[in-house]
Amino acid sequence: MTTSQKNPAKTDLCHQPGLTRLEDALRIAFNDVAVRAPVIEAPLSDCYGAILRKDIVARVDVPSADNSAMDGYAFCHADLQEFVGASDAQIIVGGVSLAGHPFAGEIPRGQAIRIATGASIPDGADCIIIQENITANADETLLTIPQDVIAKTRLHQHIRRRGEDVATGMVVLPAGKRLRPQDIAVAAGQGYQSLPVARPLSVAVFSTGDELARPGDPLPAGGVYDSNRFAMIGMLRACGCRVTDLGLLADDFDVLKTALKDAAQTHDVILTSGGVSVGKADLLKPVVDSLGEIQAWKLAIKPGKPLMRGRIGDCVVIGLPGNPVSVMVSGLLYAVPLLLHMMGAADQVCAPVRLPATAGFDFRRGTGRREWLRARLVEDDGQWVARPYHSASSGMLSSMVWAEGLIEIAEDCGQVKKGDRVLYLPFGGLQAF
Ligand SMILES: Nc1nc2c(c(=O)[nH]1)N[C@H]1C(S)=C(S)[C@@H](COP(=O)(O)OP(=O)(O)OC[C@H]3O[C@@H](n4cnc5c(N)ncnc54)[C@H](O)[C@@H]3O)O[C@H]1N2
Ligand code: MOO
Repeated sequence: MTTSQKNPAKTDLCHQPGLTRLEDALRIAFNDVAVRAPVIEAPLSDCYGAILRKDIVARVDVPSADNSAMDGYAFCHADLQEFVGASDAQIIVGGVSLAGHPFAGEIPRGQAIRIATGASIPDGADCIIIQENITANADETLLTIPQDVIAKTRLHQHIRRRGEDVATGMVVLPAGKRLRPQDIAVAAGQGYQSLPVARPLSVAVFSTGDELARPGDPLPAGGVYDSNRFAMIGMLRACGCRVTDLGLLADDFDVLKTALKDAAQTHDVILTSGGVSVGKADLLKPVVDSLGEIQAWKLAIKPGKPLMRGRIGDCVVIGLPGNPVSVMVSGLLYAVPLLLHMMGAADQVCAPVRLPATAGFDFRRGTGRREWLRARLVEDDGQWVARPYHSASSGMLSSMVWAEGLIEIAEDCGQVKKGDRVLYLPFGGLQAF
């Protein structure tokens, strides 16, 4: 019995019988498919976009000592109060503290220390006045400070306290995070030279379909250039996988069987486009069935319904439907989250960003599948309004070029009216752009 049979999809009035809801399909897939990618220790410069696999604990306080947030002069706040009076204060400069060259010793009583941004606060000093609010003589040995500036100076003003950014021992980066420039920077700020990340998954990619031609080859009458492979390769690279491009395969059982069998031996995942529906030439399912097992087929999603998942030995096979928009939408919302999961990403990293927006359109449809319309968000009279492309056809790749995100329509929603609240998924929140 396969796991998908052990975990039958819920059937309710909100989606079509025989089709699995996206959440259920992903939950089942996350259960079926273990975290796969081994942990490697990679130099920081190779970690952008990688999945962190262990908590990273702070080794040092940041800042490592109290330091100045501004260029100016350091004072002892209590000493400054002694200059409160009728006329401007005259205060001697008793030394200098620069970043990397701290003032040695304690601030002399009643005096100031010239201080640069990032320089350590001298012992006994506890506030900074910025240089713009002070007049210094030519050789910067004597300061004139207006009374109103003294009156306004607060204890600890412009002082960054030791450990206020990062305190030793705290988790600065949790395991499961997808590493962005700021994450790598914080690790560098802790003195780490390398991080424990997931080894990129190796993914073999190919397109199927006798009507397809390679870009660069002549296009036969009624033919179609293979665009899906390039969408898949781009999404895979953007989510941190290592891709083997196996090109185009004919709609032929033996050709497909040989190619899948070989690829399964040397890859973590095989990602394909086309040949997963119910037509005569839709051979991917029988081929995977003959080499391993089919674990999922048909989701309650539009576009992308005939998506298939199976396995050949330890290799996960994801068959995306051939329509060019279906390849991208089901790739972004099912394949990419599963691949990130296999590299150890936390569940919230795998989930798309969903933003509330105002519908700028009227729409009617049959219920049962969750649907995504290619869309843009525009600001209109102070509101973020989501506008869909003029066609919902899953064959029109130009809609993906026009769009900057997707409008999500829930399974049970049969009508959207202008002004309704809808969910908008910006492409930037889908982990594969
Ligand atoms: N009787 C039914 N027919 C179809 C159903 C169904 O449930 N019952 N589902 C439809 C849906 S939804 C989709 S999506 C497609 C998916 O079918 P396949 O995965 O088998 O895809 P193909 O038939 O091979 O191709 C569909 C379409 O996309 C074009 N294509 C395919 N590969 C590429 C490529 N690499 N680059 C560019 N374009 C590609 C292909 O020429 C077809 O036009 O099935 C529906 N049918
Ligand atoms: O689900 Mo198909 O992917 O609607 O075109």
